[in-house]
Parts: sequence; C-alpha cells; structure tokens
Amino acid sequence: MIRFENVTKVYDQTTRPALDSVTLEIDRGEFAFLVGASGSGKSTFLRLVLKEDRATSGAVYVAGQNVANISSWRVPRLRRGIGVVFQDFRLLPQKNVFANVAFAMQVIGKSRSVIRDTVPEVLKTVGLEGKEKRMPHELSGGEQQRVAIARAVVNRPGILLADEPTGNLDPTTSMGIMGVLDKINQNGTTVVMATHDDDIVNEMRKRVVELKNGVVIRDEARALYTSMIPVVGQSRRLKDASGRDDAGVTPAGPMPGQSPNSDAAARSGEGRL
Ligand SMILES: Nc1ncnc2c1ncn2[C@@H]1O[C@H](COP(=O)(O)OP(=O)(O)OP(=O)(O)O)[C@@H](O)[C@H]1O
Repeated sequence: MIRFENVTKVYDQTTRPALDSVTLEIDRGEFAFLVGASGSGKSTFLRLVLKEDRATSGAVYVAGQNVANISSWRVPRLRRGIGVVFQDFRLLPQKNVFANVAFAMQVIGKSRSVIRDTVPEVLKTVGLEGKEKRMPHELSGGEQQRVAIARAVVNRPGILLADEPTGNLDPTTSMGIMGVLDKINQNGTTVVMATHDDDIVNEMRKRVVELKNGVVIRDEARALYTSMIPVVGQSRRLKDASGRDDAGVTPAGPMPGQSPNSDAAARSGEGRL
C-alpha cells in the first residue's frame, strides 16, 4: 500500500537528511506506528506519502503508483484516497459536527442524499451518535478528535495517516481514540500513526517502525516502545473484554459500505486506492 525505496529527504538550506535511505513497505490493511524522538523524520515520512513534499532521492509508492509520476492535477485524487488526522483536530469552528464531516463529501461532489445517509453512520462509528448539532467548542478534545477522524474516513480512504492524534489528549481519552483508530483499521483501512507516546504503542502492540535521525533503526511486529521521555503519574487501562474503550464507547458495526471482514475488505479494494 505504501512503499519507500531508498528514500532520502534533505530540506532546502539543511545538510542533515530528514529521512536517510529509508526502505519500508506497509501492506494494505496494516496498522503501523511510526515512532521516534522529535525531529526523527515522522512527519516528513507522512508528507512524502501525501506528496506534500518531494523526496530528494529514492521512490515513494502509494497503492502501486510512484508519486513522483503523479502530475499536479492528479494529486487531489491521490489525497482523496488518504485520510489525515492531526494533533490539533483542525475542525471548521463555525460548522457543527454534521457539517464538518459533510464538508469533506461536499467538496468531492457527493449528493445531498448520500451525505445525509453517510454522515450519521460515520458519526456512529466514531462514537458521536446524537452529537450532530454540537459546535466544535461545545465538544471535549477527545470528541473533537473523533469528529476529525470521522471527516478523515467519511470518503472511505484506503489509508489513514495520523500525526500525533493523541498529542493534545489525556491518557484515558487517548485510549478511546485508539479504540476508534483500531476499529477503522479492522474495517480494512491501512493506518499509519506517528507518535511519541510509548504508553499507547505498548497498549496496542502493533507494528513499530522506529526512526532516529531519519534512519529506520527498528521495524518490528506487535512491538513495544520506550520513548525515553518520562511520563509522570499517568496510567492507562486496556479496553475491557466487551470491547468498550475508556470513553465508554462500544465499537459499532463496520464503516458504511465496508465489509466487517478486514481481509475481505482489503482484498476487494472497493472504494479504496
Ligand atoms: N520545512 C522544513 N525545512 C527545513 N527542515 C525541516 C522542515 N521540516 C522538517 N525539517 C527538519 O527535518 C527533520 C525531521 O523533521 P520532522 O518534522 O519530520 O520530524 P518529526 O519526527 O515529525 O518531529 P516531531 O515529532 O517533533 O513532529 C528535523 O530536523 C526538522 O528540523
């Protein structure tokens, strides 16, 4: 789904590469954490996937396509297949929850009836049923991030990139967000999440790709991570056996139009890149 072949990125006016000969493949349907200290190259990796920046050398493939060969007028199509979530939510402050999510469908020309049917389903998936009319400032940070995730996945992208999505949230709320991202991944979406947060990585036990000074120093399945940044007085709970997360949200069914079987969804590639 995402393949980096010997990718080096040196920003203008710098000498040290932000990414240094990175070779890496993330398969369709995988969940991978990108970890490493500040400045290790995590955001640069995500930007190259989105073609927001150009690799200095090497090749970046997304869904089998070398992004260097995608002409500028086709870049929006590439990005439509990739949902993105950020640390700071980036909601439209004057629009309510429904309108924030609907907006992502309007800009690609979806009909009002499709929007009317799809948005409530996605809001249910992220645990925001009944909050359609709330304004962003009437939501907690965790709820705002759920809206941002709903907006990122409403057009059923094949890939979801999350850049420190829990960076502004407390540990309990963060685990709720991880439950949502895990559910989206189980519904077939490839998830790549950049984080410093070792508690989250250690709770989730997914693939861990560790960067240091732009170099991949570790790539391990179901791995742990020690960030070396001390976290004082924080504890996290695992989801309990019923699948409820710490925010009390029980996973709903699959994403609208998605198969509940992630393997089947991954194989079919319907509605995906
Ligand atoms: N636009 C830019 N111009 C010049 N240097 C940059 C630019 N963006 C990032 N860098 C440098 O590239 C390196 C990698 O940065 P990047 O933002 O990818 O790291 P990161 O791991 O995402 O860090 P953080 O966890 O703090 O977000 C850093 O040394 C950074 O200073």
